Amino acid sequence: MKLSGVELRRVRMPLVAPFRTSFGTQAERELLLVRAVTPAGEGWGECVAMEAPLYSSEYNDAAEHVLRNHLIPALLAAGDLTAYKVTPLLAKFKGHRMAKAALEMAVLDAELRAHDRSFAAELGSTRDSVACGVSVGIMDSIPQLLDVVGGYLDEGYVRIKLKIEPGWDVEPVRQVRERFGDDVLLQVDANTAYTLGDAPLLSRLDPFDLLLIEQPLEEEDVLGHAELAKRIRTPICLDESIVSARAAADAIKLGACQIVNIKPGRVGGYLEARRVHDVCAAHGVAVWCGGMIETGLGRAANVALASLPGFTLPGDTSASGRFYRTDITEPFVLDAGHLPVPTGPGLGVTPIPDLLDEVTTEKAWIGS
Ligand SMILES: O=C(O)CCC(=O)N[C@@H](C(=O)O)c1ccccc1
Repeated sequence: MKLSGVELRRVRMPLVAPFRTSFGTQAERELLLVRAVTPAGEGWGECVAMEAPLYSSEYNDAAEHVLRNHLIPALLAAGDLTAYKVTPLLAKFKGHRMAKAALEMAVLDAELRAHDRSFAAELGSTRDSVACGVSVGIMDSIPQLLDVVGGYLDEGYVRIKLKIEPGWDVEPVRQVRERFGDDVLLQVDANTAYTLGDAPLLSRLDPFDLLLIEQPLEEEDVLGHAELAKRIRTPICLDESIVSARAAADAIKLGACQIVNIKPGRVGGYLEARRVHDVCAAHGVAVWCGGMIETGLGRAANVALASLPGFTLPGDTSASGRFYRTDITEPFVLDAGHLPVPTGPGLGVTPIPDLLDEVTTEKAWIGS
């Protein structure tokens, strides 16, 4: 199919509560949406970059600039286009995986809608719903944390992920275990906040039977994670370090991780995300779907991805209401701790025009 043009939208959505991680606190989600227009119809993509390069080197202004000036022009010049051609066509441009992922997602959505085929069918889904975990930020106090965790358990979430950082790690985990018991599926996410020298501290998490500790060390310290894995019992899961299927294969071979968090934006798209899934499955490594506080568009695609067979751990595929009072699509609502896998063509959801316009801060059209 021919790409007629692409609309870029900057969107700002308030969060229901500030979300604090080891790299900062967010009170709203500012993101970039991509609408690919073709003669056969249109498709939507969501860029998961943040407003500032705090999680990764990407950020919204850079993503918009590289899309507008390099990535979209390359696809406009390509003539006949399919989603599977996007990554090869953009390979000459280094990095910018989240920007590339958003563009590929929009082209894939347009293509699948035109063929009346869902993301789930295309990716290889084997389930019609997925078990959902929830990510809990760093709180001002332990009592506040316990209230929030209790609320999510009451809502039915099947797994709790606690953000940790030096000074907020062992004690919050201990108190959650004491209050809610040993049966709650519990894991922690450090977002690179520790060093190998913290191994003795991190080994104090071992008695709490955590599912995993996510990305304790910095993104590029793969060998450090392999060394840490010899010093703590809690399984190590990597997030920021896994930027491709190749990176996953290398990290697994080096013993740097026993579990992988797959985020399509971080690895360059949903097609590469499936390759990461396949590589991990080939090594017997469990995966789960990470979240980047997506709107219902990215959430729909993530739930489809999370329904592949290797996704054996609950992901950060929470309900829309975890972060947003009003989503820009029909909201995803938890049902007995699960979300249904969208079955409609493409993403299976579309933005509700009035709601999207309310949160749009700027628009740009690139194309004929
Ligand atoms: O459930 C969600 O969508 C958020 C899950 C979550 O904690 N995401 C974190 C992370 O470090 O993984 C994050 C959010 C936004 C941006 C970067 C990272």
